[in-house]
Amino acid sequence: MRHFDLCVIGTGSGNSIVDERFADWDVAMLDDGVHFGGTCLNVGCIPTKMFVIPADYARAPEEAAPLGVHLGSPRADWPAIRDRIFGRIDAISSGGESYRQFADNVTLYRATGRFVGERTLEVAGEQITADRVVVAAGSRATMPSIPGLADAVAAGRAHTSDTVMRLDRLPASLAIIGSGFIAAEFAHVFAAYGTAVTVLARSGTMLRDLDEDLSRRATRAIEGYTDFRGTFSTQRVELVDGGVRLHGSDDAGRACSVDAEVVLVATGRVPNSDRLDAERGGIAVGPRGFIEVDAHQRTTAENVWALGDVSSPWLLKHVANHEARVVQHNLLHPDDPVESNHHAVPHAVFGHPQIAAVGLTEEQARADGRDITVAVQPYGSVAYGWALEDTDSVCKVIADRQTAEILGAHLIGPQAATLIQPLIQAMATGLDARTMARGQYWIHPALTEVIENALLALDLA
Ligand SMILES: Cc1cc2nc3c(=O)[nH]c(=O)nc-3n(C[C@H](O)[C@H](O)[C@H](O)COP(=O)(O)OP(=O)(O)OC[C@H]3O[C@@H](n4cnc5c(N)ncnc54)[C@H](O)[C@@H]3O)c2cc1C
Ligand SMILES: NC(=O)c1ccc[n+]([C@@H]2O[C@H](COP(=O)([O-])OP(=O)(O)OC[C@H]3O[C@@H](n4cnc5c(N)ncnc54)[C@H](O)[C@@H]3O)[C@@H](O)[C@H]2O)c1
Repeated sequence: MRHFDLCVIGTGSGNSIVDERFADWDVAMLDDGVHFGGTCLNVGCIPTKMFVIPADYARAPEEAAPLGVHLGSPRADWPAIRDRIFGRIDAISSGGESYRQFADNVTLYRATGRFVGERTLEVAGEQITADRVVVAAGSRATMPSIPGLADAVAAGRAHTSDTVMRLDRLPASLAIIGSGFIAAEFAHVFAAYGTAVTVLARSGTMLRDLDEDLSRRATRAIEGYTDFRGTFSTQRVELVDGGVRLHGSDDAGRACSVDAEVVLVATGRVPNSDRLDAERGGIAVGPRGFIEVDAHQRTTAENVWALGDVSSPWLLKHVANHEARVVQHNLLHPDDPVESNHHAVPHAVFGHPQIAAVGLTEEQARADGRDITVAVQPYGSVAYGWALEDTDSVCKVIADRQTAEILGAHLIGPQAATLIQPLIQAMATGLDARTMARGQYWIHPALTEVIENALLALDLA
């Protein structure tokens, strides 16, 4: 039985832990993914955003026309876009893999690891033990048990985000099951490239966990460029000539169906704790499958840490990165451990329009019973928004009326993911709304003036 100083399961955020400070540690690194480097690099944040940028360009004619610029009809060259993106990504992934394969202090196992005891794993037919274990095994896409769906997957007609970006050709039509993050981003990409997209939601809205105001606006926007079915519950998938037929029912129980060349299943992700036999390693797992960790990212098993999607309900890369830095510190400095900071965790949806949010929604703030003040500032109320001829985008800020503490911020519109950063910074550092608004210069006439004006519009005591 081989023994290591450290075993890291998962080469997404887990890979970043092992830097030059671990040069004299004997490290085992395990990953059973098709590509080395985890979700974000290979099938997540990075390729999706590389598909989003060309989609944003493809929308230029519709955005330029109201400004008096008439551009030609865009044509998305799917094979060229796909091959450019994966030409870069696959090279980074295989470069990272070779680096670990040839490192003197790392033994890379490209296989599934399963706990068989405390800090003892079975991998590739071998048992290994380690003084310390880091579980960074991520999450995977769910596949609902809808009759016929597995056949559609086998026939190459149904995909998850893992495979849809490598399609041979751009489908003429795409049905998306789900109305969350992945649905929003891929609806934008495929619709902008020229695919006829149908979005099958069950709850009546897009992105229902957002602040209700933003969720409503996002739904209205997506209705403008997809066939949005608000209450379509898929009950059966049938393979038909040239694609699939989704049989379902609406909220009144009426039968309905949708035909598409390809289906994208975007129904959420589940943590990979079950693929590890975590409990056999003495690691407690919560009811939704997330490994339980304390503020230091320690699991219930001694000298076993967990981070990222396998233990964090946020399912966001910036959270996984933060937790990986915490674990790295705590491995190197066991006598001076640090805690994770999950205050003011933001997220962004890179769809059309872009959305970004941090902190409480208006509904959550009201449910907390706080005395709040809310400002909804249209982009179109500031000079840059006039220049954009923007009529739909807003910045919403929620603050405590008495203390001026910023409790939440929600933006929908161009550059929302970038514009929100000063509000994230204010919440993270405790800068109040009044000081934020008047304690600094705001470049005129930049789009950030919409944030300044939202802060000034708050009805503070
Ligand atoms: C389409 C898509 C778009 C996304 N876009 C964004 C975005 O824009 N911004 C954002 O913040 N987040 C985004 N995310 C979420 C983000 O990708 C994840 O939160 C992040 O990658 C999780 O990192 P991780 O290190 O926890 O896990 P991962 O990167 O998933 O790494 C886990 C690795 O462990 C391996 N593994 C699992 N079990 C075992 C085992 N038993 N043995 C060996 N290996 C195992 C897996 O194969 C995998 O390679 C997106 C996700 C998807 C799917
Ligand atoms: N920009 C980003 O940060 C980004 C982008 C993509 C994904 N992600 C991460 O990946 C995770 C997964 O994304 P996602 O869009 O798959 O999940 P999600 O949780 O955002 O949305 C899942 C959707 O599927 C629906 N659904 C669930 N079960 C269903 C079923 N059986 N039939 C029909 N609909 C069903 C839900 O109602 C919801 O609309 C997200 O939680 C997010 O954290 C982040």
